[in-house]
Amino acid sequence: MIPTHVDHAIDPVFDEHSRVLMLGTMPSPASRAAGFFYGHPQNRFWRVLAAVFDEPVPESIEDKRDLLLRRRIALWDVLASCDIEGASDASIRNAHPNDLSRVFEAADIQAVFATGAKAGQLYARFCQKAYGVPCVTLPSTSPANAKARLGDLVEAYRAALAPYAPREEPITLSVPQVVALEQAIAASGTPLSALMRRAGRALAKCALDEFEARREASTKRPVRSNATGGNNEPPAETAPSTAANLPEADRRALPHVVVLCGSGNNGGDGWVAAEYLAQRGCDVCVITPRAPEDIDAEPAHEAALHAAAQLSPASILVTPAHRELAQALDAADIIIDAILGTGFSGNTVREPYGAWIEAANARRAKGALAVAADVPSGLSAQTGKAAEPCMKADLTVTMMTLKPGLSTPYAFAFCGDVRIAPIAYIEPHLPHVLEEGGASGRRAENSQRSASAKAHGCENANGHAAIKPASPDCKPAAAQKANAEFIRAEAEDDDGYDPYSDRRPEPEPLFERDPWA
Ligand SMILES: NC(=O)C1=CN([C@@H]2O[C@H](COP(=O)(O)OP(=O)(O)OC[C@H]3O[C@@H](n4cnc5c(N)ncnc54)[C@H](OP(=O)(O)O)[C@@H]3O)[C@@H](O)[C@H]2O)[C@@H](O)CC1
Ligand SMILES: [K+]
Repeated sequence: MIPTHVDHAIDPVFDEHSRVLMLGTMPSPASRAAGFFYGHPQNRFWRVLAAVFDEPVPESIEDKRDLLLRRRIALWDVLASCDIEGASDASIRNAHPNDLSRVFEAADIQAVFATGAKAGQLYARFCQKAYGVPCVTLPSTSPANAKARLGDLVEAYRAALAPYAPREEPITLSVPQVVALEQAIAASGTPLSALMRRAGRALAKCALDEFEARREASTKRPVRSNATGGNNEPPAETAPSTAANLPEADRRALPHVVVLCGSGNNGGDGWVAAEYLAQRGCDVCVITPRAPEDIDAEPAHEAALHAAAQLSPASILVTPAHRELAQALDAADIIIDAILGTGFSGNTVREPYGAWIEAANARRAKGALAVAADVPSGLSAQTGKAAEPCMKADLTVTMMTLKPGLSTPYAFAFCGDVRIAPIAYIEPHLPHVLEEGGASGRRAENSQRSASAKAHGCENANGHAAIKPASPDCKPAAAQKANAEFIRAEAEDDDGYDPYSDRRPEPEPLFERDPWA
């Protein structure tokens, strides 16, 4: 092959919060064509980073930039220009380095990692003396490095990056602040439709992971996390499969999922989740009050149309009759509740959603895993007040930040565990959003909340505090006044139940109504 002279033409990714710099040699022809780093579909770089941080594989360049900035990773290459044959690092001649001082002067870079041996050698030759930070060479994620298995790459990258991962306390924003945050993110160039895709994909991934973790715990043996992920390899998201083309044994291993979608944007999260789960080979049924083309809310309308084009028409039930709904739910291993989110208000949930929630709660009581999108339907994300009826979830995947209603006393009976899906790099927007919104979104408040959760061992694998039952000292003073319902609840609750244990708070009717509301 004849060498080509190549000038680096992709902008580095970094900002003042970056803590780690990752460097390759020079973008390959596929990356140059894609206009971003590690653009060859067989290159495992993005799959490895997603697995390291336990999040869905980023789809777009914008998703990739967001992941890097959010995780404090600066990304560039050692070389500004060189002569190279295709993507062969061994053929590099006439090499000239990039001016990395752009990154070192803007950010407090604490570690440099080369994504392959050649990049490490070039850094040592051209850069190490100038910048004074030594470089650790990681195995290449290129398909040319075929001997490195995906699982081994993930381990190596995890060990390298984990010490530098940001460990910030989860933050609570009021619902108006969350809306302001979404708008600020949109104004800075990430459309709401992109946020919704990330939200739905994170929701689906959390639901599948939780299902597999519970199944594994119950069978005490490892279960394949998806149809293509055997040999302890993390799931290969870039190789979607459908249930139809899987061997019988794999089809049996995949959960049947019912996704309940409302007609607002919470429903949009559900449509994206349904599409993701179907791509992963799950049997998916979407319950919706309207056909995708009749959904008015944006970006939910766009998300529903996109998902419906990937799903079989038979898997979409529009305002099903009660019996049809019950039949669909009877088959569900996982129920995704994407009926109502932060837009919900009121003391009662109107039909058909009320009937859907009751049917879903009944199915959950028989063993299905219920996962709520953003907030359980019927629970006020702002006040934590539960309407009649209210969805009871085993896990709530809430987008970007906590909302006040998720941490109120008794909300846990509806939310289950709460996990934050970090779907956007929110730090640059927080000062503005917090300034606008008064005291309800202070990080200090959250430090206390999170410290309490951590003290009880509730921190999840992402370093986020999984919110468990509030401690008794969280009772608002007003609630101390005598109240028959409250006294009965306290008396009946005095049965040795430890709210920080894994035991479910039985009998649940105690928590049907929030006595503080
Ligand atoms: N914005 C974005 O880009 C992003 C948003 N995201 C997601 O969007 C969610 C917020 O979406 P949203 O604002 O559309 O509100 P949402 O929770 O779907 O509720 C509206 C629906 O509720 C209904 N409804 C209300 N009260 C009711 C009652 N009592 N009983 C029955 N129904 C009632 C109301 O019905 P209507 O009044 O129109 O008849 C309407 O249909 C948020 O939680 C997050 O999940 C993320 O993906 C990130 C990107
Ligand atoms: K919901």
